[in-house]
Amino acid sequence: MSESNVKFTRDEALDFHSRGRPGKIEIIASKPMATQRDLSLAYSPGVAVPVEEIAANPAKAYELTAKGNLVAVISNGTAILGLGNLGALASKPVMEGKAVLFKRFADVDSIDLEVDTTDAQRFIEAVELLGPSFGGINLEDIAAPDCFIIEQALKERMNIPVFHDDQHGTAIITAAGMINACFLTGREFKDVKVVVNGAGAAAIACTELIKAMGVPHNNVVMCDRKGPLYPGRDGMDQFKSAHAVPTEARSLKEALVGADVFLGLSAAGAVTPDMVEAMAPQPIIFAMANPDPEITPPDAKKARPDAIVATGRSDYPNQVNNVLGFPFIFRGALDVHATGINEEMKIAAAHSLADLAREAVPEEVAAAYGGVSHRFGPDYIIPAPFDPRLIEVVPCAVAEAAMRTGVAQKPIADMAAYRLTLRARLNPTSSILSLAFEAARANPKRVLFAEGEEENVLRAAIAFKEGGYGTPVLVGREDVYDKLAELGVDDPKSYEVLNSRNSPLVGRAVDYIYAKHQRHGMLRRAVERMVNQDRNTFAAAMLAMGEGDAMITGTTRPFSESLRQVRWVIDEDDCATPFGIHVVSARGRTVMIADTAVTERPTAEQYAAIAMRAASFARRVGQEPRVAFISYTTFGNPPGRHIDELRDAVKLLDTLQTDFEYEGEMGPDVALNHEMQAKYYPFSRLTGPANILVMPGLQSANISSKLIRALGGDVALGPYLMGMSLPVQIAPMTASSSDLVTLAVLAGGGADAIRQAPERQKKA
Ligand SMILES: NC(=O)C1=CN([C@@H]2O[C@H](COP(=O)(O)OP(=O)(O)OC[C@H]3O[C@@H](n4cnc5c(N)ncnc54)[C@H](OP(=O)(O)O)[C@@H]3O)[C@@H](O)[C@H]2O)C=CC1
Ligand SMILES: CC(=O)C(=O)O
Ligand SMILES: [Mg+2]
Repeated sequence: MSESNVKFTRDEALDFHSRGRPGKIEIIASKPMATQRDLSLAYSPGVAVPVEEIAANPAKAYELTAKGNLVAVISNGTAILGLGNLGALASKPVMEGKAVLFKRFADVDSIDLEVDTTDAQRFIEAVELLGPSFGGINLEDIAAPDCFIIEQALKERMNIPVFHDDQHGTAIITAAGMINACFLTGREFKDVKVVVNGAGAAAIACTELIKAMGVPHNNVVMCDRKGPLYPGRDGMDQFKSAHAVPTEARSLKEALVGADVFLGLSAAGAVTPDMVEAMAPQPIIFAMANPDPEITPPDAKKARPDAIVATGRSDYPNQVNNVLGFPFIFRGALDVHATGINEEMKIAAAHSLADLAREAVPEEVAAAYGGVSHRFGPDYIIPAPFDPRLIEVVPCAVAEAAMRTGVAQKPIADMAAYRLTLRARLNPTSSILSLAFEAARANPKRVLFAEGEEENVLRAAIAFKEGGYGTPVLVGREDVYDKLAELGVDDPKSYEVLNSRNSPLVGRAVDYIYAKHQRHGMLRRAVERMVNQDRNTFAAAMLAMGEGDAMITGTTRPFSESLRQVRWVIDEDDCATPFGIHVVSARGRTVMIADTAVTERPTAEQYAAIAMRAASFARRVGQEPRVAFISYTTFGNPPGRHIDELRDAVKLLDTLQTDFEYEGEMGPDVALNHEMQAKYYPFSRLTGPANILVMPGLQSANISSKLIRALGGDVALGPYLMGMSLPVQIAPMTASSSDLVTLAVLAGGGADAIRQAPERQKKA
């Protein structure tokens, strides 16, 4: 692996893949399988009914099975990334990876299939026979020229979209990037001189698409390992010959002299700095070989500071990688039951991506990249994969193009409504975590680990540091260094340790706390004792004094005790009592539940403040907040006690300038079911199912989140503490070191969120 800003070892990559359940994929039932009746319906005899329906009307398979949302990622492993032909089995990690990216970015269910043959005809037959199972086929990492033959044959034989992603996905993203790079450098497609290195699947498809979009045939010089393709050259098959153009150049180096654009779809290191030096002013250099590019951005920029440089990797600016395309393109195609993915759909996708990059970057994307200038320009010509707008924009463009060109079997009547359903597909849990981790890498923070002598805390601190998420500051005694060494750290002294027995900061910590409590009956000696003996007190004082950006604790004592100690030193935010959010998911739905941690029975003001802060948290992670105040009563039915505070919270929010939806009181069944709201409570102001459930008290909030986990749901996060004036996170005592890393990352990110929170101005 080349040097970049994301570092991991081979062991870490292997551990990631082998940890827990090996691999990256599992299958989860979407229907209950609990009772005899469930089994009778799901399997024999109930299953016979949909069988007969589908036999009579094959289109029913889309209604009665998973087919319509299921894409197979199929490879024979003959061109795995830029690693070459390593065989079907070795391609499985990449194919599993694509399958999970389908799910992560566009909620497309996907399964990898590795077909063990290099015989194109056998491969075609194997895939063709699988057609009934899937809504689409994503061919992957199949080398040219077989990939062209295979894709063409399968398109002719199958009535579902067949899409070789290395060809068309790459071409779409490349075209989008090129549109914007040309725009920024004042070029037009009809004038640019392009050199393409590589004459395989990706290179040929990219070339064909940019030609279809206006680059003249003779302006593109394509090179393979032997150099430029020109008429009469030996070693060209029909696919290469189609792109042979008259040229004097006999090497890549010669071809690049004066070229405007370089498209690298070949292999690592194929381009040297002196080659790009000879390119035209403001050259456009897309070095897209994976995992390592033809030339690294630092080398390219050193040789040509005026260049716009892109790679296929996520750890440099301008990631031109098909991950930006395939999930969203298939989403749009599946949703209209497209029979195929045609040129118009590809071009629409490319334009939608190019246009999106020119729009203002949303807060959560900016946060994911350190809050720094993600503004359209040479280092941002294409949206980042974490951009939550992609799921709305690209599928709509693709679906519309499919309808326009007559390949949509199920046209969408209401595009605005469709757009709303798209956003709801994004799983907030993964958004929260991926955004937070990206943000931490881009903007590393100093995080105080208050329990720096505990083994799992030390493991977390090591992972935090090595992951590049920030600097752990360990609060503990001298033997912390020995413990770090025992855990395999080569240079324990590179870790910062704050010892409350001998740190020169102790005096200031005592002054700080004493000043706060001296008029509340506290003696200085008592404060000294607390600072010396209690790590939460000392760590919180360090945080308050700016020795760290955030703090994490919680593994050695109950949540409430840790919180009490922290609150003794750190103030609450001026507009809220602290509260906890759990992010829970079950059956593909994710909701945030609050307050799961602090106040047993909030007042109306506290409920309103919880709703406002939870809404801002949801926005921060890319979700449009819809808050429901939950009760056993729905709008007064049945009548009961303890609902006045909830009603008053709604009334209070009505008097404030809020910018999110809220409603209540209502039962969770109503809150989570928008059809029910519309049918029985048409006056409800929620425009969709609630995604933030403000519970009627700590008990119900805490019990619900635990119950969801106990019943097989997933508690991805929680309690996430909000409402403190400084970022403190208190882990559950059962937290693993991975949980602690996540919380530390979130705590660090919380530092920026607290500083920027717009609702700090609006007091509830
Ligand atoms: N960023 C992205 O989204 C994507 C990037 N890629 C990358 O593109 C590359 C090619 O993939 P793909 O098209 O699927 O593979 P193919 O096997 O179909 O094609 C590989 C092509 O690269 C050429 N090549 C290899 N080494 C060199 C070199 N040193 N100089 C010139 N040409 C060379 C081969 O030349 P010859 O014909 O002479 O053998 C061949 O034409 C890979 O690195 C892959 O990771 C692919 C898809 C998406
Ligand atoms: C990104 C991709 O598909 C490849 O490198 O093959
Ligand atoms: Mg690929």
